[in-house]
Parts: sequence; structure tokens; C-alpha cells
Amino acid sequence: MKITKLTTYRLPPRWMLLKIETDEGVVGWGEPVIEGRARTVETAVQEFAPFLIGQDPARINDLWQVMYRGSFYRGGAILMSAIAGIDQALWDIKGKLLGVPVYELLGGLVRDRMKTYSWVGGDRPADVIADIRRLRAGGFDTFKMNGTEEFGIIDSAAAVDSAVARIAEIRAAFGNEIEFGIDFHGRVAAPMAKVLLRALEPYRPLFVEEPVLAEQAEHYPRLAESTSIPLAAGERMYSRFEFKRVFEQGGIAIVQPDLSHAGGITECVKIAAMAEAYDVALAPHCPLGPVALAACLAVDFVSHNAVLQEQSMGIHYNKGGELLDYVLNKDDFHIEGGYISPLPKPGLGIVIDEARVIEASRNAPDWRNPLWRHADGSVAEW
Ligand SMILES: O=C(O)[C@H](O)[C@@H](O)[C@@H](O)[C@H](O)CO
Ligand SMILES: [Mg+2]
Repeated sequence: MKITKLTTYRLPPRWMLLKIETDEGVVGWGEPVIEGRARTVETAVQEFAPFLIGQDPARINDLWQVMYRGSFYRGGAILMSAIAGIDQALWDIKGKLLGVPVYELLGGLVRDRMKTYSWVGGDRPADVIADIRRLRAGGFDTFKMNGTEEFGIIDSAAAVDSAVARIAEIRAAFGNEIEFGIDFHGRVAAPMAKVLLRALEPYRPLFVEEPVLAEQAEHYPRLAESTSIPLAAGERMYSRFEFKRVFEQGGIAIVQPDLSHAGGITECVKIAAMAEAYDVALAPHCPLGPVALAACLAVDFVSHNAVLQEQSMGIHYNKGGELLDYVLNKDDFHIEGGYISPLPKPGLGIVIDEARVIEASRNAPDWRNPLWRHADGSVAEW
């Protein structure tokens, strides 16, 4: 079998799908995208096309190594997202060819269902209580929200109190009938992370995510020493070679590789196994579309240490497009009591509504994340 064509479709709300065709008619789908840089990743995918066309899609490991090691300059958000989407599509082809779901190719299920969580509160998490109430009625009991808005390198007691008051309100409203992660989103600098973690301690969040920016990873061990709150990170780390330093230094209790940013299934299965060796939990990051989620689930269902799966249904980014808009097998993504079952169909388990994809790709937005500034006019981390 040979790869014959790569076609990319940039889509609302801020996604991109990749279709890989073969000379035997088997088609694979991937989701190579960095939120806010879809066109850049699209160019990176197209730069791989001349090499990939004519190759045997079954040789996923070799194709991965060539795409990674064949470029002198390697790694990083753009290239690893391009490789991720191509890798997802190759696994989709292999599973479809053999008539089995990808998780069967990876050794079979380690669990019967996977726990998911739902975002609440949006960019400026004001009233999350109503969101939580609505989603609890739908069966969710685990949530994630942003911890702050703009936050200074050194900020005021009032800013800390405002962030903590919202969390106190949630615990007061729901007690320990729900769990929630708090995403610092890299908005909090190292000096204030310790202050905020200590102030949040009494409310026992399930985890705090990106307590500092990924480029400040050396602070993780010290921050972990200062709190009992499990720290999570990984959405802005793009390969085993970045995660290994975090495993070695310690401090992170939950790693959150993104299946569309960290080299795809081939790479994230290895990251998951490394995490397990360090007794670190896996909770793949996925604020994206259905192919990314299906790829996450393929890894979740073969990883003993997978504990939580992010999914983007109703997330504040999904303006103009929702998680299941582009799939025909919507029921396979059914979430019951906050759990999702293994996708039963061959490959990644998705049936793409190609007509809908082609139609929607005609006016894809160039989504950009907001640019935030502090009161003094300096750039604030979003
Ligand atoms: O945890 C999450 O989902 C992420 O922090 C998410 O908010 C960002 O990755 C966003 O998608 C970037 O544009
Ligand atoms: Mg996050």
C-alpha cells in the first residue's frame, strides 16, 4: 500500500483535519493543529507531503522517526503538531486496514470506560456555579476552570482573595460532591504561584494545571514541596525529550500531553509509559476536535495510569463549531455519568462527515488567542 495524497481542512472553530489517502482506497484522518497557528502547521504538514507520498503507511514507526530525526531542527509546537496529525492518520489507516480499533493494536483495553471532565467558566471565570449545576444535571461530576484573569508577577492580596473566593464559593455550594481542576494557564508567575497554591490549599482542588509556564518547569519541584495540591502540566511540552526532564526532577503529579501537539499516538503512548514508571498520572489535554479526542482515547484505553480525559464539548473556544459537528458516529462519543466508552469502530473509531468538513473549510476563521495586557499596558499571559 502507498500514501497517495494529503489534504488539510482548516475548520471552525479553530481546528484543522488532515485526510491521508492511499492507493488501496483506505483513508486515515488526523488533527494536526496548534490553536492560533493553524496555517503554520498546515504548511508544516504540506512540507512533509513530498516525502510521505509513495511511502507505505503501515511503517508508522519509521515514518515517525524520519519526520522527527530527518529534520535537523526538530521538536517544538509546530513540527510536533504536524507530525502528530500525520501519525494519527497513519494509525487510523492501519486500524481500518486490519479491521480493529487502534487500542487493539496497542495491546487492548486496560479499562472499560474513561473518566472525562468538562470546562466551566471560560476565560474570565466569573459565574461557574451555574455552569457546574447545568453540567452536573448531565452527569458530570468533575470540572476544570481557569484560576485567575490577568495576574501580575507580583500581585495584590486582593487579587489572590478574588481568585480564592470563587473557589471557596464552589466548595460552599457543592461540598465534595464534585471535583475540579484549576488551570493557572501559565498566567501566574513563579513568585505568586506559591502564594496562590497555599491560599487554595483549604479547598482541595483535584489539581492545579500549568502552575507556572512550561518554560519555568524548574519551579515544579519547589512548588510541589510547598503544597499538597497535585500539580499538572504538559499541554505545552511536545515530546518525550521535554517530558523526561520533568519526570527526572519531579514535582508534576499529572502529565497532560496533547495528542495533537506532542507527536501523536506513537509519541504519547511512550510518554504515558514513562509517566507510569515515575508513578505520574496521565490526563491528556484535548480542547480540540473529534479526531484529537479519539486519539487521546486510544492512548487512555491502553494506559494504566490514565485518570482523566479533557474533552471540548461546550468549551468556551467552540464558537462556530462543536466537538461532534464533523463526525457521523456521534453516538459513539456518548458520555454517560462523565464516562466515555471505547470507540468501537476500526482505526481511531471516527466516521468523518467529509461533505460537512469540505463545506465548513470554505470559510475557516483564523482564530487567534486574545492578547491580554496589565493595567500598566504591559503584556499579560493569557
Ligand atoms: O487546559 C486547556 O484546555 C488549555 O489550557 C487551553 O485553554 C489552551 O490550550 C487553549 O486551547 C490554547 O488556545
Ligand atoms: Mg490548560
